[in-house]
Amino acid sequence: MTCRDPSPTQLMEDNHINMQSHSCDPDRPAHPGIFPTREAGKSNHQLAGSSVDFLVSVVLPAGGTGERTGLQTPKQFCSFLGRPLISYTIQAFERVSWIQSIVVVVAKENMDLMTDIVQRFQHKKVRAVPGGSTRHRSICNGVRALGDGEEERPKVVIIHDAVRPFVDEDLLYKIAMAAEEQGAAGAIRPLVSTVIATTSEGYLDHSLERAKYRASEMPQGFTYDVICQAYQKCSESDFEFGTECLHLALQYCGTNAKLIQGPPTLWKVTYKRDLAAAESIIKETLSRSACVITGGSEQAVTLADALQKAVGALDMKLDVIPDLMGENAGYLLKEWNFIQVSVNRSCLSEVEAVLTDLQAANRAVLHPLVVIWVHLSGSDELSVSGRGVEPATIMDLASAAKFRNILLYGIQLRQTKDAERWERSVLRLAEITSALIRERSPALVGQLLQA
Ligand SMILES: Nc1ccn([C@@H]2O[C@H](COP(=O)(O)OP(=O)(O)OP(=O)(O)O)[C@@H](O)[C@H]2O)c(=O)n1
Ligand SMILES: O=C(CO)[C@H](O)[C@H](O)COP(=O)(O)O
Repeated sequence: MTCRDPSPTQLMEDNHINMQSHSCDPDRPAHPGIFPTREAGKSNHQLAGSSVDFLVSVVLPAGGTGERTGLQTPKQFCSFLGRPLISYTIQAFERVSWIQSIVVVVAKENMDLMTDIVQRFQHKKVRAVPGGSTRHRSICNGVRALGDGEEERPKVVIIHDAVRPFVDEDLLYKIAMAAEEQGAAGAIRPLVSTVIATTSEGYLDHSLERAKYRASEMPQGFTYDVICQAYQKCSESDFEFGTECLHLALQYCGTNAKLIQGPPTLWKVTYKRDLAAAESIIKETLSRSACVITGGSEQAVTLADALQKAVGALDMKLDVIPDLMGENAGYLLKEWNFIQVSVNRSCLSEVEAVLTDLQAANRAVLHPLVVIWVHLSGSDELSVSGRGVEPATIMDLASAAKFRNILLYGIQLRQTKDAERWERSVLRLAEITSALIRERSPALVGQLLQA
């Protein structure tokens, strides 16, 4: 185990992950815990026509060192778009209205870091408690803490590894309901490889019939009484070497867990490559849509419509609106990406107004927002740079916005009556726009690109 005592900022920053392209899994949740947080609720919450009328709390074990990643920073504190993995997992639970509280179990030396994360990302339902030397010891500490607090004891406890950030409400609901009814429930996945037993000399002893077995994943749910009893009765050997809470419930409480097949996105971040895959999923989820603001001008609307068609082919959805007033102000709360089209205007006042609105809406706490200023200049203008915006002006504006976690980029294109040229420009605009939104590169912030 690596010994470390880094500062919170070091932990958040010393693990920049080099992104390459990763294949996208079609079976992903709509949003990996990136919705705005709802207020904590207690009971009888509606979900898809059903209700949870008992108290549910969550334990997120996050006390490990992540040795298998080979990194200094424990994987739960590795940063994605400036935010640690643990915060994504917390948010996946926090946004579920029928979950009353979340206990995050962290190693003693990371308690300050965890407090810092809770404050910085404005988590509301969370409390941190110190972990133990093994995963079972950490989970046990978390479960005990649920009985210590001032809040009412939950009927059901959901346990979920802090390093599995992509869990959706539908599965949590199924696990909670089955746990309440059955005493224990857990998510499973089909095995991807056959499991074999080896002899002590390293030869094949026997192999298991793959179709009969499943991989046990998380989340798992238990009634509070079952999980407490399981940890009270289990042996030192279970605490030291055990890897399966469902097994403890069966062995020490006679409770047969109900098993529920979950989506492939339940996978656990274990190796370094899993961190890159997680970042890719997060970025992909944030770049599915954008909102184009036209200012109502006819040329801007024509360009926005053409852009809409072109990015549609690149698998991105665009909504076109004249401004962010009235009902359209709702976009400030739901969208992560904004494209402001300015026609024949060599000043940045329109995009400045968008930045001001976004700042007022306080949307960039969890993720960086992308704002792209598209400057459509007249065909008679000899040189865009000659009469257009000074590169330094947009760079200054972008630098100020970056402090507020808003990434501002600029793209210029020129109107032309040559249909073929125009089509090529729009296509380039679509490609640049989509690349900027997908990559969210801090290095390109403030650049004025040409389409
Ligand atoms: N003493 C421990 C060990 C693990 N965990 C948590 O249990 C989850 C799943 O464990 P694993 O993937 O094995 O994490 P690590 O133990 O950190 O990884 P490694 O085995 O590679 O060191 C992680 O969220 C981890 O932080 C914990 O709370 N306390
Ligand atoms: O899947 C699980 C439980 O069924 C756990 O996530 C898994 O056992 C964790 O094990 P390890 O800490 O060794 O990776």
